[in-house]
Amino acid sequence: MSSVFGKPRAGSGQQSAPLEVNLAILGRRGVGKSALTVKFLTRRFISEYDPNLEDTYSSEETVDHQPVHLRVMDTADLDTPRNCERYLNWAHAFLVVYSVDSRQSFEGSSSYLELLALHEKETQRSYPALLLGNKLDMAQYRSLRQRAWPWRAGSGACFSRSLPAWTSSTCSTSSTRQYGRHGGRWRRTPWPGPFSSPRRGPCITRPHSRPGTGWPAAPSTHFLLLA
Ligand SMILES: Nc1nc2c(ncn2[C@@H]2O[C@H](COP(=O)(O)OP(=O)(O)OP(=O)(O)O)[C@@H](O)[C@H]2O)c(=O)[nH]1
Repeated sequence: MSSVFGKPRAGSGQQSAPLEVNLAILGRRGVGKSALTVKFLTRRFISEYDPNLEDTYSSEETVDHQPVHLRVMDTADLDTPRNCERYLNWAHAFLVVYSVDSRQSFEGSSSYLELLALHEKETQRSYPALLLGNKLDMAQYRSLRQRAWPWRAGSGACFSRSLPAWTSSTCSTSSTRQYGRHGGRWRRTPWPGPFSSPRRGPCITRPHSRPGTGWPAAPSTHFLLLA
């Protein structure tokens, strides 16, 4: 028996057995969760798909030379988290998405982050989570006030857990930026970041694990990049 992102998994004694990782993509309607999922699966931006479909997709990936069986749940909540147990009890990690051209979607992401914080409290576990601002190609439609969000948010509930945050564009390939925490303050670091790869598949790093659990010391030590 060994642990996969902190959850016990049987029969993983063999070196070749892939890690199994369940990732739930959360966020308000229209932020681009389905587009991100489709792009991750097909490596392309596809504008026509069923946006209301909530489904789970599988992908075999190689991360740090290790096979990973990744399952991605593209959730379809309305404007607030609903029937959350379906993904809370299933996922090992969470990607909370907002759209950089929608202040409402950014503010809505805090309800998901609060939900995850409550979930961690109730289960006495910590879960890797990442906040991702999508539609970076629409950044010109931000208001001046909106441009200050990532820094404003640094002192707010959204980032109270040292949550790693990224911005991306699903429909272009070159505009991904990392908002990393440096010396207790948030600042933008340019892409390519430390986890860049030509293919931009999911990058999962585990620099610090709690001894014996395979679980990270802090949520910010896990990064998953799908865009
Ligand atoms: N400009 C731009 N449009 C995007 C991007 N990503 C997604 N979209 C568009 O945004 C719209 C909503 O995308 P979806 O992927 O359906 O969003 P969703 O979060 O899955 O929405 P629900 O399924 O309703 O929860 C679609 O018209 C997409 O084509 C992006 O990076 N840039």
